[in-house]
Amino acid sequence: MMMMTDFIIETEHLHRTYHVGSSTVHAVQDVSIQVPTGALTAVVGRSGAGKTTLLNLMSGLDTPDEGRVIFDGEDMSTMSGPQKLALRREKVGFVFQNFGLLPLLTAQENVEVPLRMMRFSRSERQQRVREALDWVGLSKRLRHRPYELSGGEQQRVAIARALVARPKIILADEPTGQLDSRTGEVVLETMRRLSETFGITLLIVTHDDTVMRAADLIYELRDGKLIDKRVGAAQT
Ligand SMILES: Nc1ncnc2c1ncn2[C@@H]1O[C@H](COP(=O)(O)OP(=O)(O)OP(=O)(O)O)[C@@H](O)[C@H]1O
Repeated sequence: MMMMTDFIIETEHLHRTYHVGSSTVHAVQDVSIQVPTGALTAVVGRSGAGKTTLLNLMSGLDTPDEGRVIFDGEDMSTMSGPQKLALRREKVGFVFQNFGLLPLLTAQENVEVPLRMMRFSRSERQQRVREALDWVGLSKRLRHRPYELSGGEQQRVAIARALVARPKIILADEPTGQLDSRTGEVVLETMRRLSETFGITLLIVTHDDTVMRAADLIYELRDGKLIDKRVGAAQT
């Protein structure tokens, strides 16, 4: 039987070291964090602090040298590559700083990609894609390609793509990093609203004060180490 948990992801004493030539970088050192289900958790820290490395370890895209990740009650260290891939497809939506849309595909086709990988039927794909673009306020932009959309619109397409398969968690790496502050606020507000509507947990790696102000919980990294855990302004 699977354990019920209040934390969708827990990391236990994670270490990840890179060796490049003769130098060694301790990108993540002894990091233990808990990501509460349904909340917005932010991971902050200067450039090079290890945020992206930690995010990749949590989604199973990268493997720790030591420690383990418990994802939705399952120990990822016991999972094979294909099992981790299946877990990502079913349970994780990704949002990136540079949007990560396929340039030749329309908004509609970009949002459809995860559903194709999960082998949804054509009619179900069409319905879900329209619904997801509607959630982010882009039902009038179905046939636009990324270069025909503003930065904020592109990120909203990316959010629709992350949400379309109804994941349990969205992992976002600097989702507002390329946007001006007002557009960033709109994108963040869209993510928050959808996470509340669908009960999706948000984990956001960021430098952005707006995200930090909206967070329920903030973890701060420095030089690969966890130096602070604090309750965010959303909870005070
Ligand atoms: N594939 C890699 N090979 C070698 N070193 C790496 C690799 N990826 C990251 N590093 C190093 O690990 C450290 C942490 O990098 P990481 O990208 O996790 O930081 P970050 O906090 O996400 O930074 P930023 O905010 O600039 O994206 C850095 O010193 C980086 O140079």
